Amino acid sequence: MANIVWHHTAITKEDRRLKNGHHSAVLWFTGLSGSGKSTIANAVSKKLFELGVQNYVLDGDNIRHGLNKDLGFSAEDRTENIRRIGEVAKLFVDSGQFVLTAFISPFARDRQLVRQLLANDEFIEIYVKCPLEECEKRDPKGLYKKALNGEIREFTGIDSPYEEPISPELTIETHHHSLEQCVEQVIAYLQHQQFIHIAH
Ligand SMILES: Nc1ncnc2c1ncn2[C@@H]1O[C@H](COP(=O)(O)OS(=O)(=O)O)[C@@H](OP(=O)(O)O)[C@H]1O
Ligand SMILES: Nc1ncnc2c1ncn2[C@@H]1O[C@H](COP(=O)(O)OP(=O)(O)O)[C@@H](O)[C@H]1O
Repeated sequence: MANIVWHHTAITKEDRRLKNGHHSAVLWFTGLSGSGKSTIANAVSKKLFELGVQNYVLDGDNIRHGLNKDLGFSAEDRTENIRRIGEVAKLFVDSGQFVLTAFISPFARDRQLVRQLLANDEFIEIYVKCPLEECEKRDPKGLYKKALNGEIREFTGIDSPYEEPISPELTIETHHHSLEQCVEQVIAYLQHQQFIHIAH
């Protein structure tokens, strides 16, 4: 970028991690609408909070009310949505926290671009897997009904594609496991990677 020089900060990411006593990374939840991204991200966030782990949730619906309120659901807008979220998520990682993102993020290339913004151990892709028929049955916001009636266009899974992750760090099957089991799967992963430490 012309005439703009990167300013180095007085306090580094490592300083912040050391003070917090844990790693920092993005927990990138991806999946169909109604698969369980928000529910799991918020439950994991609560659990981490209780464990004293600094974290914050970025949720599709909320971000689209503010930062990304100029964006719709065309392929181009979804790409720009994810690009901005990726940059924001990186700032949270720099601040020494875990950031939990709950966006459909249907395109593999967009998720890959976010992964490339971060170090290897800073991007944890979590595929929240649930069959489309089950998501349609849950329909927590009544959006599938509208999409199937033709009231909403370009709805993911109906008339807009979802590209499944090929090698995510974690796959969570929400039609087979309870919310508690799904949360435990994420926490166990973080512990196993030694990203967080739980005193017993
Ligand atoms: N056309 C269309 N397709 C998909 N989703 C739609 C659409 N219109 C509105 N919604 C609602 O917006 C939420 C998805 O926003 P995201 O920012 O996660 O989408 S994306 O990652 O840019 O594809 C999504 O939220 P979740 O159900 O939490 O996934 C929907 O509630
Ligand atoms: N194991 C599970 N994990 C998460 N959500 C589940 C699970 N089983 C059933 N559900 C239900 O599925 C719905 C998921 O909705 P939501 O979290 O808003 O999905 P998304 O953010 O992916 O659109 C909720 O009504 C939730 O209660």
